[in-house]
Amino acid sequence: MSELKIERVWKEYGDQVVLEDVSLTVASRAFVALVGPSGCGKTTFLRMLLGQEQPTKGKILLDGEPLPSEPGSDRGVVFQRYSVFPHLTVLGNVLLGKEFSAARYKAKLFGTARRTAVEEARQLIAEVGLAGSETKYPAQLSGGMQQRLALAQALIMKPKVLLLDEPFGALDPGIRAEIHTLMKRLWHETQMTVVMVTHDMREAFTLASRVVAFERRRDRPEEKERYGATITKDITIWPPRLAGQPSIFSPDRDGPVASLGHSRDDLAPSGETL
Ligand SMILES: Nc1ncnc2c1ncn2[C@@H]1O[C@H](COP(=O)(O)OP(=O)(O)OP(=O)(O)O)[C@@H](O)[C@H]1O
Repeated sequence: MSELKIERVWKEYGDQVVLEDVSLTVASRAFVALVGPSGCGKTTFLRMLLGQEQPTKGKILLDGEPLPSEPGSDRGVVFQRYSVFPHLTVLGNVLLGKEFSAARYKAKLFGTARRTAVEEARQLIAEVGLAGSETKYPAQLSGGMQQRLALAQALIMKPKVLLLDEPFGALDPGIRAEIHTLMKRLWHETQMTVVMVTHDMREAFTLASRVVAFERRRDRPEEKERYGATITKDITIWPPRLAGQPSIFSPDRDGPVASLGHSRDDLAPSGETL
């Protein structure tokens, strides 16, 4: 389960109202794309889901419980850039979450625990297409490879919710298409709910099961500070896209069919609705 409930959330910075009265229920395993004009508060909204920002008013619940007031391993995040640590190798970056959760201050694993974590990290590195690059540093990777690494780094903690802030925005179109295929596969094969901010409508409609638009209803210059953005459109993709059920008939639309044969221990039972 990984249902998000956003109840009448407002976010203000001083006198500026950024978001007003936002309510949204995101079903477990949905893939929601957030779109809207620049500056309307999409990243602010995502940072509230991450726990980096608190709502001024309203509530955010994850599986019925108030969201912890700081980022935690139940929520993974990938930004457009700088998600990975430049001084760590590919393997070191992917292992980091495990090391921190085992020993918060030393961030080191030993013995069997380390061997198991290394094995898991290597498997994940291979799943995102980076096998052979384990000892490389991020500066030795292309932009697309760095974003694959950032995904692996977030996924090793098996987050309930994956938050993506324009993760593919800086990539060339060809590389973007490849990483879209990977993203669809990961969504089908894991249990996570995904919330992604994007400026690219095509990307939103390619990947998401639901597209939610934020906008200011009143945008006269003198009103800009006093009124925030809210949800103005909420579109469920039709025919519905369901996590764990890539379409056999149009794999390009819903994810690669090959993934059906894939085995991960967290592979979802099919049939959940969004
Ligand atoms: N920490 C902060 N303190 C004060 N104002 C902030 C803070 N963070 C964001 N804002 C303001 O909130 C508004 C919304 O910013 P946000 O980055 O969430 O928009 P966005 O929709 O993600 O924009 P873009 O699409 O350009 O990335 C902006 O006016 C920004 O200046």
